[in-house]
Amino acid sequence: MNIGDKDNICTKDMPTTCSSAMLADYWSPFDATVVDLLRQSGAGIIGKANCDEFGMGSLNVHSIYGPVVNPAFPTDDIRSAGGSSGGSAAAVAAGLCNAALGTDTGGSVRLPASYCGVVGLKPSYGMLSRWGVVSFADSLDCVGVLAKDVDIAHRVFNTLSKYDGQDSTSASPETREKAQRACEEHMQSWRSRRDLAGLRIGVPQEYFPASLSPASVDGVREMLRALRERGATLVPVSLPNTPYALSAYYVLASAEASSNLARYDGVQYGSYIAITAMCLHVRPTPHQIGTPASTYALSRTQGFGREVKKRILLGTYALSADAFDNYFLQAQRLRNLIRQDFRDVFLVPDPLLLSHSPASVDGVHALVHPSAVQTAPPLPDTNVISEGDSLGAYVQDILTVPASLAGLPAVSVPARGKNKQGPVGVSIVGQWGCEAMILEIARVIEGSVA
Ligand SMILES: NC(=O)C[C@H](N)C(=O)O
Repeated sequence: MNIGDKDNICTKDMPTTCSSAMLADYWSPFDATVVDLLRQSGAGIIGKANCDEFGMGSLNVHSIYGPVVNPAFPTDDIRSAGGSSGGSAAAVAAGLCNAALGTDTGGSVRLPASYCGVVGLKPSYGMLSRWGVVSFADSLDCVGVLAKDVDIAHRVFNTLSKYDGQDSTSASPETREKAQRACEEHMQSWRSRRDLAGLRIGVPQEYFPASLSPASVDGVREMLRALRERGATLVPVSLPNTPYALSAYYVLASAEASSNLARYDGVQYGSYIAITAMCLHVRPTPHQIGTPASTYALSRTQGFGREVKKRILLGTYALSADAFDNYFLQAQRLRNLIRQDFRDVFLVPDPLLLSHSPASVDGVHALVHPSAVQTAPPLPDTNVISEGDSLGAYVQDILTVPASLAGLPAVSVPARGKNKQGPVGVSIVGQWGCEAMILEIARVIEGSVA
């Protein structure tokens, strides 16, 4: 199988630049565990895919290589491929590969999948190894899979879903087993039949904001109809803390990014000379080299792009003594409430808790909601990205960040309807470790709408 690799997942035979001037000349001495597992399975890594710098962005416009154009649209209608794994989604949509690796911190696999009309799986947090994946926000980062169809996504996931002792956040074999048992027990009620009778699907009311485009509403409606026709029971549910998820995400992700990216000083990490030569087209003068502090300042000023620098500043502030209680701690509290919202509606118990009484009989096996509030927007002019564009980009993640904060698996599947606005994705979210369940539902939906 031919597989593309996002440019923040290390390969020893190709550069890993994170689409950043800071790592423009970086070649890893080793393969990431996920790349290694793919190669061992006989897959060929066909190349590295463009992305937003260090995974920060929703439109794949923040990259030293320029933006990614969405191949699902005609050439006279230039649209964003979504971000940050836009290159991976576009490569699959354009038929360059059967699948591609991406990373998803707050929606970076599901959003581009939705915009480009491909399948995008963000596994449970800790399910796929992150050894050799360049860190953005460690408590949220997941390796994900973009694929032509659900079956390929599932096969790639099965190849990669292994405990890795080199990654301290990799879920233990015991936790995996516990989750698998709970999930299979619940699937038995409906999987043995050809239809989905017995499956309870939650439709969360908070995932239908006023800003939802008519195309997205139609896409979800179509999927829900397909599920009902197959015998599933649709249950309206509420996840009341959803409206706070986006703010909590951007505080936490930026705080972790500011800490993670502190290592790029142009001396130990990141190449000062390469950055200077690339950006200024000159060799640095002895004066520029100056003190260690001026070396760090020059490297970081020139090596990072605008969006990354913005997040470092925001995150550093959120972690400062003045702001810590009001921003960082509050965001952590919200994250706990958001996690609890999901626990309250799922029938499958949370395997990460020692004891957890799952939702009563009116709970649900999985949730279905639109992946994005709109279809792929026109590509903004990267030379004149305004603050408004930047906030607009953050809002693209509004429906994907809750599952990220809760560490839950979610898969975005294309809804039918080659409408003029382009592809629409619909997401299925399950309890931690229930990838098999959400992929099984996705397969049925895919079959129904094909
Ligand atoms: N990395 C991600 O999941 C993308 C998210 N839009 C962000 O900029 O943080």
